[in-house]
Amino acid sequence: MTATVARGAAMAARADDVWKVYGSGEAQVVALRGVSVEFERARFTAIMGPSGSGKSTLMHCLAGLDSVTRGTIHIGDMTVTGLGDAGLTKLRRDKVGFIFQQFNLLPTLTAQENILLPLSIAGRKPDPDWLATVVDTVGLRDRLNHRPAQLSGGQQQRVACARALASRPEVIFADEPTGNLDSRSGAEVLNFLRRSVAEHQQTIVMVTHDPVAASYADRVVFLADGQIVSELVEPTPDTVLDTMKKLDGLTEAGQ
Ligand SMILES: Nc1ncnc2c1ncn2[C@@H]1O[C@H](COP(=O)(O)OP(=O)(O)OP(=O)(O)O)[C@@H](O)[C@H]1O
Repeated sequence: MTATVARGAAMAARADDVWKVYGSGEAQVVALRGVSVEFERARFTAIMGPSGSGKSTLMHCLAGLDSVTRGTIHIGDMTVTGLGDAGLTKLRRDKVGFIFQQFNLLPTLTAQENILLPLSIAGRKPDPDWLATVVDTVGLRDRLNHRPAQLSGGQQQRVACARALASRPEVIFADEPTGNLDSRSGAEVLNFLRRSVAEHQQTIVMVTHDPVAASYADRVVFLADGQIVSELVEPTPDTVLDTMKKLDGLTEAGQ
């Protein structure tokens, strides 16, 4: 199955017939088997699927963190496939933002310094108006001088969200961003991600195992055994859960 959106819509990211094979001989694992998927600008897409179905591999290939064995990746108007080290560094610096399950903040830096770090590394000056908007949207104004250890998990993840948004990247990739948070902090982070899509036209691609987290997205793409097997638009926790159950049934029947 090929997951597509309306023709002519502006694409923030695209995979065309992407294959990813790890290892060789008996140790060979085919993690992605001809995945074609498009991510429209200013939309929030969740990627779901059983453990080992290829979610992280797909996200890493899209973000230029891992190379593809075959096929093509685009981020905006940039062809990721075939980029050398310098091109990949530029892509990661200018076009993509990341949010990880473990927050990945630098412990010795304040919240503000963490938020500004990718821009400082890129030698770019922050846009003060945009930065103020981001800081206010994530509700961190009174925490900017705190270090990560002085912040709750939810606050640390909001710093990580602000860091990803600060450079206004083409796409933010979020890998289980609520995996380490209680449901209330998780909801805060998800609401914030939603607002960044609705109010600031950010594009977000999020890997999650959680049907409630996925229901914050505009669309859910389901992977099983390295292939896209289903898709939902305007998901609810119930429709996501139903689709997961059906896919579990199919996967078990196929084994
Ligand atoms: N570096 C690697 N070397 C070899 N095999 C790998 C490597 N990374 C992933 N794999 C394999 O590729 C397949 C897909 O892995 P991937 O991590 O993308 O799945 P996932 O859907 O993200 O799983 P999970 O939900 O458990 O995080 C798995 O069979 C995994 O063991």
